[in-house]
Amino acid sequence: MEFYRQASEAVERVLNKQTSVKSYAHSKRLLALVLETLKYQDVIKQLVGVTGLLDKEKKAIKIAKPQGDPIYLVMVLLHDLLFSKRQAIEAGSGPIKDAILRHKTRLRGELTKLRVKAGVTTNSDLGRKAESEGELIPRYLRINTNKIAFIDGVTKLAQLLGLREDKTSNEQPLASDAYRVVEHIPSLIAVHVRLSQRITSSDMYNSGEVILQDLASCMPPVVLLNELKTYGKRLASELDSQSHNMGTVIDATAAPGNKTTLLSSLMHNKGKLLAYEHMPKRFATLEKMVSVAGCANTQNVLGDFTHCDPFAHADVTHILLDPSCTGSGIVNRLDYLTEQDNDDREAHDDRLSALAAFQETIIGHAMKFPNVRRIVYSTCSVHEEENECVVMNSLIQHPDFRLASRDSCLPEWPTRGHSEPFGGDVGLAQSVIRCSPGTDRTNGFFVACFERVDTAEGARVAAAAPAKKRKNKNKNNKKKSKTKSQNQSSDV
Ligand SMILES: C[S@@+](CC[C@H](N)C(=O)[O-])C[C@H]1O[C@@H](n2cnc3c(N)ncnc32)[C@H](O)[C@@H]1O
Repeated sequence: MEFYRQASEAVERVLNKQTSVKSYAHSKRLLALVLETLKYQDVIKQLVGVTGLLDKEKKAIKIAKPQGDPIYLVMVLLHDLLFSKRQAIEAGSGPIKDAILRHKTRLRGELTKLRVKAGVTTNSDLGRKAESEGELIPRYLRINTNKIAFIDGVTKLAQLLGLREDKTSNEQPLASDAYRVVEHIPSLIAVHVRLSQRITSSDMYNSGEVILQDLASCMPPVVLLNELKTYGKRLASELDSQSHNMGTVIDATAAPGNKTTLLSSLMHNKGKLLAYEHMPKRFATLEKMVSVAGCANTQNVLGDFTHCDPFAHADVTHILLDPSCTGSGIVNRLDYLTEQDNDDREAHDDRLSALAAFQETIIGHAMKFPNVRRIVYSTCSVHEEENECVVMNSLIQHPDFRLASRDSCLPEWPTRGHSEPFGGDVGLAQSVIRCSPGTDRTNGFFVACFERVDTAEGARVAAAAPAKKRKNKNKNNKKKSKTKSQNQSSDV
């Protein structure tokens, strides 16, 4: 039982954010049990609740005297009884093991009921991933208007999968026979995550008519091309880039190409879109995606965006920057648990600093383009260091740019930035977008939009900047002194 005691202690400490899985699970076997228990924690807790196990076995638990909260020992034991390959608690005895075995039949019966209710056939489908994705975060898919008109695409998909339209708001759970048109983002619909496989094996997916793309990931292109709003009930054909005096658009960090292909379709496949990617393998993926999505207005460039000469691109007016980041906003990644490791705190801070320094560098480079009017910066990170702090430092270093106001950055989106890194300036915080997996039914994400200010205003900001600059100086210098570590980053 000692093994289970160690595992339960690790689960308890990880869930209470006192440690990371990595630092506590000393062996591979222990690590596997802890991670698997965490994965199934929601189902296990449901089973404990529905069987009333803790109440019914109070006496046995008292005798066992577990060190921490007994629920954690019960959780790891239940994991092995119900979800391990052998579906058995390992050798050894103890009052809690005996107590659980007394409820074995009922537990298995309730587990079957949960599987039926969730419409899945195996226990592994009931893991935390399926639970949180299916019930909290739907699968978002974009009708690619480069290939098919939105209405035609939705009708075709609905027929293909036998879906009805659900007109309730995005906060409501979505049934597996329904789709919902997503507010805020043009051509985006949400379906139940269980439909993913049917979608990815369909002709519509393989031909590029539908693209799987998270809600948050669609935001940067929409904000960048705010002038070309196509959302609401307006038809895409009413608008075109010429009437907005729009020049070349750059996607500076493009692979695998989700945002590039959305930019292309928001531009109605017209004008000029340059997509940079510096990693050859990822560039190949980008090329494939752009080709399948039918982006006729897109030119892919294999190379480092920060090495291109801004003055050779006087036609560029809009730049999208979605650089490498920690990826801490991506849900369903068990490795987020390892980020709470106190022993690793220094490495974590170094990594954050290095990424933030690179993020500021790439923003600074984009700001050198002589005619750029709008620059959107985004990350799939929830860390202020990669988000508001990077934006604030960039504003201080480049007073000829300011944050575009909330009016042009998805104003209806409710979750906005943190004001503290902006020195308490609520206006600045309101200008930027945050997405929170818990409340917004999408991955953790951040979007900010810079716009060029006129020279006179830029000069005024520059004069006011030094005080703020001093405040951020230490942090800034620390970042600059670190080496870049993009290989430790998330490029999704
Ligand atoms: C977060 S991912 C971009 C995801 C992409 N925007 C999408 O939505 O599909 C960042 C990408 O930028 C690339 N990258 C990082 N630094 C770069 C640079 N200096 N120049 C060009 N590409 C870069 C990475 O290799 C990676 O493929």
